[in-house]
Amino acid sequence: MTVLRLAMPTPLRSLFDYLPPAGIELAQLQPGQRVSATFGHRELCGVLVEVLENAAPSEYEIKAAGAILDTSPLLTPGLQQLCLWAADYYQHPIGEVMTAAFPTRLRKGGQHQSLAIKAWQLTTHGKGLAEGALARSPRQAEAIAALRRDGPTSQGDLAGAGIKRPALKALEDKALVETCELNPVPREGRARPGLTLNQQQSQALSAIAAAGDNFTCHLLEGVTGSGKTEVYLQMIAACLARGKQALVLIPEIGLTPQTVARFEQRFDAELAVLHSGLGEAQRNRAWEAARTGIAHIVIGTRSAIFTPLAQPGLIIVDEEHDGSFKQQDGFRYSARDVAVKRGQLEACPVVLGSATPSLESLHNALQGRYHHHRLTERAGGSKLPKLSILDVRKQPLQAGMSEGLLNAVEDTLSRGEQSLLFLNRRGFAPTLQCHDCGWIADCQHCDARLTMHRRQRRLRCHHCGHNQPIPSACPECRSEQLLTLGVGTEQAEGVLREKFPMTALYRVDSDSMQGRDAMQALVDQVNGGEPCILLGTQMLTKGHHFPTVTLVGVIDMDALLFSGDFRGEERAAQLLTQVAGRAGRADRPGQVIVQTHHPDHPGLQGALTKDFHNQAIEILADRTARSLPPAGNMALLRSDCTDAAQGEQFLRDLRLAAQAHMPTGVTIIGPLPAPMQRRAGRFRAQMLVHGKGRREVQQATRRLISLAQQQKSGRNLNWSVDIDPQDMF
Ligand SMILES: Nc1ncnc2c1ncn2[C@@H]1O[C@H](COP(=O)(O)OP(=O)(O)OP(=O)(O)O)[C@@H](O)[C@H]1O
Ligand SMILES: [Zn+2]
Repeated sequence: MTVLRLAMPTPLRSLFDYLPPAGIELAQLQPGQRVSATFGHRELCGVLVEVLENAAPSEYEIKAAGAILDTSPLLTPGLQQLCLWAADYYQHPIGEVMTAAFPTRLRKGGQHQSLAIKAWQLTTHGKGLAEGALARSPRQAEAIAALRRDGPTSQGDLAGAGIKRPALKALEDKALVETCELNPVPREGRARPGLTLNQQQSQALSAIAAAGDNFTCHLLEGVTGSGKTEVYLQMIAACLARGKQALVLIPEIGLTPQTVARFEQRFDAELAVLHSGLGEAQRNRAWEAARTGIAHIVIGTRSAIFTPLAQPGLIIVDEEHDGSFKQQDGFRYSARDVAVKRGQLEACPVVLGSATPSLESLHNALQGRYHHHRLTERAGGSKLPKLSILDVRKQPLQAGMSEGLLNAVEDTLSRGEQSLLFLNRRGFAPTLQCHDCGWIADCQHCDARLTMHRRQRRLRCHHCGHNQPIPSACPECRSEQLLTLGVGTEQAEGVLREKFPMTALYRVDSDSMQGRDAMQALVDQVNGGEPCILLGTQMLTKGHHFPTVTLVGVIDMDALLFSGDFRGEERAAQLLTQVAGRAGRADRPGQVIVQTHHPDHPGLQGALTKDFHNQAIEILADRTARSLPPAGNMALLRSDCTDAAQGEQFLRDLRLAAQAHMPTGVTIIGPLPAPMQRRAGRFRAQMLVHGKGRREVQQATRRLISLAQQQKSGRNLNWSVDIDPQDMF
């Protein structure tokens, strides 16, 4: 008998067998089609993974599927394989992985809409119409003549030629014309001329071009402003010339409107842009354009890595070190790592680019697994900025800023230039405390303090979203002596406005940058070139090109220096390099001032004496010595539930049950409470699987998952698996 093996959108880690729907022939079935089927008591939309033609009869009753929803598969074979791989590698339920590859509407079983446009054509009767038959209706005669001349024509084109709907409607009533659909014809994508590349850029370009239509993986490590984007643009031009599509992943589209604009300017081609801000119809259209090959270039954030492509020819991951490429909940995948696998499965080159590559990618490049191309100088002749440390110990500070820093801002402004001040904390102050009794405003749902937002007059939890009014007196002792501790962007903004009342000041954080076009408006204003001050969080560090910024100030470096995570040092070096890299990108030289209470901190001294590459090599040596990623491998099992003890007990039971079957070389650490144990009212615990070899860690994790599925203590709690975890929180 014939059995359909379906991936169903359920949290169960298996495929499910169904009989073909009644009346369906074998020839109509193809993997990648969506199929509706009853699951439990619900009708779900699954994806056909395999057709088993001569399956042995099962001892269980197999139900028939409801309907085949697509006449041909919507997922390309390459993408189906990619999903299967990802479900296996990340040990995540296959149904959830497969359905993640579709836009929401299709995921829910909605009808597939093609890009075909509504058009009109002559009916047989219309074709046979005698000349002069419509002499008394000149508009209708004109419409007939146009359709006779041009064949089926879109409604838009007809309207453009002055042929209006009423004439067409009248002809339709006479059965002389009828509506039809026109599929868009892929046009040729072209690049406009680019810049003349320097030697390092052209070496990188030709090495990647030499790969042609084969899988190779390249790390393009180029200092900030070295012209990596120019290399991408020219690689894409070559890809389009081969008649192939390029997929470009970038961290956050809303934050870097300039990137998309640069692509639009360079190419005379169809661009499909995919990001979370799109409406459903726009998303469907972009997805469909990518899938059918109408779009030459697909630009998107993390989830765009699962967009089907008709003719994949190149995959680029820009700012490949960026944390946003890792999905932190549900299906926890790394879009960067999935991109490399996709290149392998679909035989196309993959380019990972960054000024501050992740140690994972650097390790692969140094081991010879990736081709390594370095751009060590800024393009266009500007120099990398000079870094200096400002020791703020014993110095008076205003909203965290020393006199030295404020003077430097003033000097910069008086030269007609712009300053960028980086403070990675939004709100007014991260802590509110009672001066008389020591009470601290904590979140009632999390192990976290509430951040004071003065303008909104609220205390907010940045972890669960809880918020409440700012109390006028201490809830414990009724004292009115409430003090804020620490500084956020809102507070620094106040001081800067007072100091520089005549200067434009832009605060850039997730509170101030609401709405889709906020960042674009900011970029336009800043690039007007007037002297100004930019003050903001991480949002300001990502890939922006502000040519008139010459001073970068890091207000609180100490917040970056001390981190409990083993990746803390790497992240601090990346962030500092990226923010510093915003200075002096055009003809005027840049300087970077880093405020700290710990001027001798090795991480900071490293940044002064070495470039990111050499710092990274040192950090890598340390990781290797400790068998930490990328030299070792990790998986994290997490539990969360409303009872603190229950989660830990579940993990402990699991560990006990698994102990005897662990592959050699794998250690289990924990269970331990998560660094933030209580979040949004739930208690979180975790257990780390650590080992040198990837295969052993995978195997151990697989074992733990299968035990977890049987474990009684796991029934009333949530547990999840994170392969290659990025954050230990
Ligand atoms: N070959 C070249 N000749 C002249 N100017 C160039 C060349 N390549 C790039 N540039 C210019 O140098 C500037 C920085 O380039 P680009 O933004 O591509 O750098 P990047 O490496 O992507 O930067 P970052 O990683 O800091 O975001 C841009 O203004 C770009 O137009
Ligand atoms: Zn909270």
